[in-house]
Amino acid sequence: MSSNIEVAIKVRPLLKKEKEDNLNIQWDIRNYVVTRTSVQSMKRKRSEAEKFYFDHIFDAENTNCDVFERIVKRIVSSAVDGYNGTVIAYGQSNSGKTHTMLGTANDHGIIPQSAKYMFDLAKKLQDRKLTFKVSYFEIYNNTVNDLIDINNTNLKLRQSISNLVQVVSCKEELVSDSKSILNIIAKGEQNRRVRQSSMNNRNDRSHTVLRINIENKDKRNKYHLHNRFSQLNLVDLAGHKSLSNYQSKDDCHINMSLSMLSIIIVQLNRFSDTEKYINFRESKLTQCLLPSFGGNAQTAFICTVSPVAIEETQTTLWFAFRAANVRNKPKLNIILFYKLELVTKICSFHRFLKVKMKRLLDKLIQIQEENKLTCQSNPSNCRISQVMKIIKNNRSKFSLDLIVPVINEDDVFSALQQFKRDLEKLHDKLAFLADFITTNENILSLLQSIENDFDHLEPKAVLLETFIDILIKD
Ligand SMILES: Nc1ncnc2c1ncn2[C@@H]1O[C@H](COP(=O)(O)OP(=O)(O)OP(=O)(O)O)[C@@H](O)[C@H]1O
Repeated sequence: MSSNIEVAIKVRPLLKKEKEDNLNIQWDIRNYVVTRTSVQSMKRKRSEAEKFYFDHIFDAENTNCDVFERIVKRIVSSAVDGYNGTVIAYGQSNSGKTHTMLGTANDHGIIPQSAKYMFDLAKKLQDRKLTFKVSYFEIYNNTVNDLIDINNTNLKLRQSISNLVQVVSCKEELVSDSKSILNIIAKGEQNRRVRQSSMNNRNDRSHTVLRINIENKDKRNKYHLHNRFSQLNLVDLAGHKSLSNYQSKDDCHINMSLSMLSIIIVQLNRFSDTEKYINFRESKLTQCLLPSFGGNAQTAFICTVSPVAIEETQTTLWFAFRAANVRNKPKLNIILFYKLELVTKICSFHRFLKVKMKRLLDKLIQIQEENKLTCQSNPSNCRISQVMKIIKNNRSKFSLDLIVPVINEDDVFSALQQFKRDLEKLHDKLAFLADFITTNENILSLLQSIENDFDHLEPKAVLLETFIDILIKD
């Protein structure tokens, strides 16, 4: 399964000051098109650079709820199901990113709506136990700082075996309702302000990432086979500053990390899968969000624009246009540990069955050959019949109905042949499984069916083993 990164344009309404200053609206929004409206541009030949097509455009009349329903809800729902998800607010300074992510009392943002929806979903999933752990951090001057623990700064990034990028030692809080997530954000924002006032020249602009690690366990499954682990990132990027508005070194860092993001989007567009070499490590922002671009996450950019800005809005629209062409490959994240544990168990059981089956069949064939004549002349002397007698006299001990009601020699053979066929099918599935074990794809349904076979064959194997022992001893 592969899907394009979802991109939405969100145009904010004019601010009070902008209305008072009688600023001109520079962009016309109609259906799926954003077009330059300024007089200047009308005089020039309208070029493609001034006309942008998008699948999702939200105008000043739309609310955060509209954005959530159309773009974000699906990503949150998939994250709860076990797919990684990322939602990023991108745009110039003052274009409405924070308004989109956090919102107001009357227009709840993407974060509070996602948090509420996540717990609503969790309540409905009776068979599953969901655990949510939240971290909140910022990327400031290309360093990663914890926003929950104010003393935890300059954190390292590490790629995990499941290709997620972890922020080493970043504090994580276990949460059981949406209110706790909002409290974490409030605390984080307060810490950000404290850091700001304690550092000379630090401005309030940093990229913030709310990361929710979701563990989704199957309450009924003894092998934890259906456990999944996913990560949902809700990102509020710092705004791009035009060169003329540079105020400090911080602005330079912000622009550098945003430029890296743009470069990566361009590279992902330009190169084919085989040619692709993209250096995500150049900036902490791109490194941290690595699986979200061209990786295994479902990703959406909400690109916020101001209707009165020309150059900045155009930059954002170009970015959005390129991002919309990047393809990701979302896939289900089954927890590797449980998966390997189960496969090891099944494989060793399979080896055990194969050895036992071979011994049993060889012995039966040998006995059958040796006794052919004896059996024909005197059936009661037949070795297999003798063994059958022993087994029948110990019916309760062997719980014979587990194989088939064994009455005579033919039944033993047909039961064994059936068992052999079942075993061969299991063998095929195991070989198939070996191919998939490294790729993690389609593995869930295969493991489910193997687990069923496993449960089905295990008691039969125990019984057959007893049967073999009697045959061999005799
Ligand atoms: N949809 C909207 N409806 C009403 N007001 C909005 C809307 N979007 C943004 N605003 C207002 O626009 C101003 C700028 O918004 P916001 O702070 O979210 O921008 P930003 O892109 O996060 O800026 P920065 O990058 O500087 O942090 C705020 O006063 C906000 O209340």
